[in-house]
Amino acid sequence: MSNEILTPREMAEADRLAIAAGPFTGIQLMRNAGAAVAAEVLRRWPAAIRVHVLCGPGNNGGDGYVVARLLADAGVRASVWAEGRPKAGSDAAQAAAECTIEAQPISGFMPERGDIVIDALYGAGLSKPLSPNAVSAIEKCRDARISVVAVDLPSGISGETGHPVGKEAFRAAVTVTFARKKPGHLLHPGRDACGELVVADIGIGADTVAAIGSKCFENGPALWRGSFPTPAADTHKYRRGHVAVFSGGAASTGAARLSALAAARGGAGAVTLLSPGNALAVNAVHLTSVMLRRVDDADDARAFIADRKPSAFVLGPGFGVGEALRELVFAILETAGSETSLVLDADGITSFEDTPASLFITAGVESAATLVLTPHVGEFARLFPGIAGDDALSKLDKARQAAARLHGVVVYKGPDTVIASPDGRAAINSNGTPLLATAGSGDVLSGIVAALLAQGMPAFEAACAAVWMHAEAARRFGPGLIAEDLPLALLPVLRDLVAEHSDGSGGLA
Ligand SMILES: NC(=O)C1=CN([C@@H]2O[C@H](COP(=O)(O)OP(=O)(O)OC[C@H]3O[C@@H](n4cnc5c(N)ncnc54)[C@H](OP(=O)(O)O)[C@@H]3O)[C@@H](O)[C@H]2O)[C@@H](O)CC1
Ligand SMILES: Nc1ncnc2c1ncn2[C@@H]1O[C@H](COP(=O)(O)OP(=O)(O)O)[C@@H](O)[C@H]1O
Ligand SMILES: [K+]
Repeated sequence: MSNEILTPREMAEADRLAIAAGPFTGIQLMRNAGAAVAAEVLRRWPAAIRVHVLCGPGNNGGDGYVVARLLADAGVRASVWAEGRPKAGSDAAQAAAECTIEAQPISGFMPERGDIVIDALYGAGLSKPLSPNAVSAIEKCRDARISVVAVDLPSGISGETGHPVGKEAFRAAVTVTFARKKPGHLLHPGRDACGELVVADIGIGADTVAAIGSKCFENGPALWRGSFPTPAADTHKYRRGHVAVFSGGAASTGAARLSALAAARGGAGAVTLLSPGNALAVNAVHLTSVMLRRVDDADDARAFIADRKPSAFVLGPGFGVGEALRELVFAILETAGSETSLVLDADGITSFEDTPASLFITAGVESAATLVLTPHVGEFARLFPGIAGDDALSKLDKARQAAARLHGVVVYKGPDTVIASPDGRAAINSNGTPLLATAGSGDVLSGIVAALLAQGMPAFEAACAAVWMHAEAARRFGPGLIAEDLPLALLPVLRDLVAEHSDGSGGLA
């Protein structure tokens, strides 16, 4: 697999292992890295006349010296502006020695419109806010609207968290990183700062990366295609999975219906909307293939579970916050059985704001139904205030810690949704689109997750697949999308996934 995400520390370890295993030495890996960046520059700007290379004191700067040398060899007017000098005897010092362009102090750097700038100041080793000279270089690039190519990472951005380490960071048109993506390339605001992201192979093999044992992945079909459900020829509707969605009261039923419809489009064989008596009529008017049953309280829910044995539940969208919801959660977790799953969303999350431990303890019981929580940033902070408020943690770390505490899968939503499992695995989603920022789209997501769970997909994979399909559907539908469109917009996405599953062509990335 090439979808592993490595933290900067893991990447440094991969560098070390690769150098130990050979055939490349450190300076050769650095030359490969610099060559990849230079090739990208020449491919994109074949007529580039003047390129400024900003070189820091570490290996990132080392890559920069290689780029400058190769561009000059290709006939480009390349100049080098250095902040600090590489340590004597280091690979970067050797790269600098091989570059015959005289390095000038970065304070004199003054780009002009049309120039290209290579940012090789700091990458994985960024350890403090950028110096005033580096900040001034950023401002000069911004003022002259320079196209910046970042080496490994835009300087100023943490590869671990995607946050700026100080106040300023470069904004690149293109970032060329090496071997594998880092969290900071996919987590905001790092993702925006990177511009287009290119991952270059510099000779660090898949075996070396595998030896690192990263449990973090970029989300995509490669991660879950092996467990994506397809109906067997002799299946029947209940064997395909039965999803039950709880509706709110008469004035707030739409969210649950959106979720129910998404569960049906997501492949559940049967979907039942569980409605309080006061909303039965309004729900009945709007439902056709989705079944309807009256459920007013936890006793009714237990009777429904005993009677119909649904395989997955959605609780929270439009339901209303409070004790009634909490009682339903306990009824499901305690009586539906460990083969079933509960997707807890929206009000389902907020209802535990004052008593999160009661949810965590109940979810941790071995016989409990599997729990998948789908918070947006506000809901996340309500349930996990300590984790949410720890600015040193990345979104990835936050989701992982929350999943461990919850004993369930956490889908921490947003433009860079992170899916985390209590077993430590995590995925960062990268096909999100702001078109999804429309009321009700989260309700649709919870229905898709439930559909995949009901069809027997393991919880982490189901959550990852649902997040990817949801975003893919929105992208393919395009502008004008509202939540009602999403269930139908899943069709082309599903068609491709199923075709790929049956012919094994691996057509989707
Ligand atoms: N290893 C390999 O084989 C390969 C590695 N590769 C390349 O190596 C890069 C990682 O290199 P790296 O570890 O040397 O870190 P790098 O980002 O250059 O910075 C470290 C230096 O900067 C300094 N410093 C940090 N922040 C600062 C600040 N704000 N202001 C001022 N100074 C600051 C820091 O000082 P210190 O923290 O020690 O005080 C230290 O001196 C990686 O991104 C990739 O491009 C590729 O060539 C492929 C092969
Ligand atoms: N800017 C964005 N880019 C990508 N995805 C987004 C963006 N804003 C929201 N989303 C996605 O849209 C969905 C919104 O869910 P949620 O906030 O629960 O909305 P609602 O409660 O209205 O259904 C989530 O899947 C979230 O990841
Ligand atoms: K950089």
